Amino acid sequence: MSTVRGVGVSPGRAAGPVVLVHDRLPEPASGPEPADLAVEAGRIRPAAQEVAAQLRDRAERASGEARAVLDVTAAMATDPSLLSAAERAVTDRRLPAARAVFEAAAQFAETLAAAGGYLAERVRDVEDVRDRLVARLSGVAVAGVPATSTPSVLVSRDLAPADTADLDPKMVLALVTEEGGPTSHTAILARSLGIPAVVAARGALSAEAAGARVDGSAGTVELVAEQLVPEAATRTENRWHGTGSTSDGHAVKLLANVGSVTDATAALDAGAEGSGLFRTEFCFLDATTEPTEAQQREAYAAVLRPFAGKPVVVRTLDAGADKPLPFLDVDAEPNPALGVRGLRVAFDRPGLLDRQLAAIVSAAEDTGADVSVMAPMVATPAEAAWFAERARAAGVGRVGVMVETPAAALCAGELLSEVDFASIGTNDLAQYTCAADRMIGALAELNDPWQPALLRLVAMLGEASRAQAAPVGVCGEAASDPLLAGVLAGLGVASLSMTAAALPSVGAALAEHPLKTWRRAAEQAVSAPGAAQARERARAVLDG
Ligand SMILES: C=C(OP(=O)(O)O)C(=O)O
Ligand SMILES: [Mg+2]
Repeated sequence: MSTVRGVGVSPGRAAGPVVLVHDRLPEPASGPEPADLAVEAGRIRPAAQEVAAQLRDRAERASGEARAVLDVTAAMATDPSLLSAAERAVTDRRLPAARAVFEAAAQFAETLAAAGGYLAERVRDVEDVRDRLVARLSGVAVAGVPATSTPSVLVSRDLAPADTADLDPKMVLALVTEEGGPTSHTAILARSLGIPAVVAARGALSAEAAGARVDGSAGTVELVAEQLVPEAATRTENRWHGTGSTSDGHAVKLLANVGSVTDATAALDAGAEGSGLFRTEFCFLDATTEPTEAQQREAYAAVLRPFAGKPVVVRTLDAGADKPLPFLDVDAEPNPALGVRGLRVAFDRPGLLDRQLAAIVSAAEDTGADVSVMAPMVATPAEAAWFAERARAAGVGRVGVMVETPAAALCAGELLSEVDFASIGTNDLAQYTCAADRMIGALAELNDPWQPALLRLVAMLGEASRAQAAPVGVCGEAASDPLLAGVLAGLGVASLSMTAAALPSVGAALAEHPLKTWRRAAEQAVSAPGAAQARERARAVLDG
């Protein structure tokens, strides 16, 4: 017997026989050169349409988060920039269509990976679309989850979100992946399906076990040589009626994080009350020169338009050496996470910030969305004041800052006296609190948002929010964990913004308990010795 540790992303214990999920088609060959390049390039769009239609068809038969994820994957299959890049690879580089798609997707995935955080975790979605397209263009079947006749524990390197969305919770007792992070679609879907899951469980595949006991709360997987009798976790049904509140009516706005029109549509379809984070840098990841004010106005208006009458928090460009925007010409740095990034980029380029603020104000007027604007990576109250002055001069009505550095959290009161609101970016706040690069899988546990040190900083912000009567929200991926979302509310957070797919399960979980129970769960979590224990203690309070 051996025990593998990973990160528990969907709570519950289950045991049963192991089914290994084998991955990936082999890389398509770069030859032979197609006889007719135009005909070969012309095969790509119809294949993409078929893949998208299949995914949409599955989306229609699914519900809730599974539906939202399948819709996003379907949209990705027909992404115009991906398809044009693949067509160009056929016509310019004389590659067969399957190889061209493979290479175009690799480039797309590289851009997302370089952007880091939530975007980097979308890489698996791109690879899934790539595999489906390559399989169709090569006339072979897509690899995936094998059909099983006994309820089993699935163990895989990583699982495509579209495959996860299709899992039958009656047949899948638990899910274990060697890769993947707590914010991947796979994790989000496992939570929504109520399937206990552990990600980043290195060594789970190579153990070649016949049975496994999985603890999705503690993040452990016990691998054994014998096939175990299936034991399922008890599950709760998701019920959410569209307005975020605890069971005793304490309102917590449930919002979606967006970066594109597709995200905006998915957000509203999933019932978001607005957006707590519009990542504007996503509009310009490929731009080689600074987009003009008019171009920015148009790009922002397209994302804001579906939110007419609803609140949207627009974040100014969050770029730096780890999230490169080619037009910014930021120097390479030895330690990009600690470098010139976020608002710091604007200190030397105030004109860049002013042009963006003007474009955001115009886009808000064009669309009727109720827009607030916040700055990323603020460290001091003086930086907050500098930003607030420029934003107000540009005509922004509500100005905020992100709290992503421990320095900002420690000066929460002073920070909030400069601005109207703050939004906690738990993805970065976690990495800076534990000094653990969020891009490094081996440090996933230190980046677990259940780390009590991180929760203590959130508690300080909750107190400052009450004292200053200025709302504090969370827009990091911590908000998408249904149990943690309630704990954050218990710590005094007024809004939670997350990936759209997580909204139904977060909404349902929040509404299961009154605020005083969430407060007790939060007290227990904050005083725990580690992340796993914080999660267990909070769960124990709720289980009564
Ligand atoms: C929301 C956040 O910003 P990003 O993930 O874009 O860095 C965060 O750091 O939590
Ligand atoms: Mg951040």
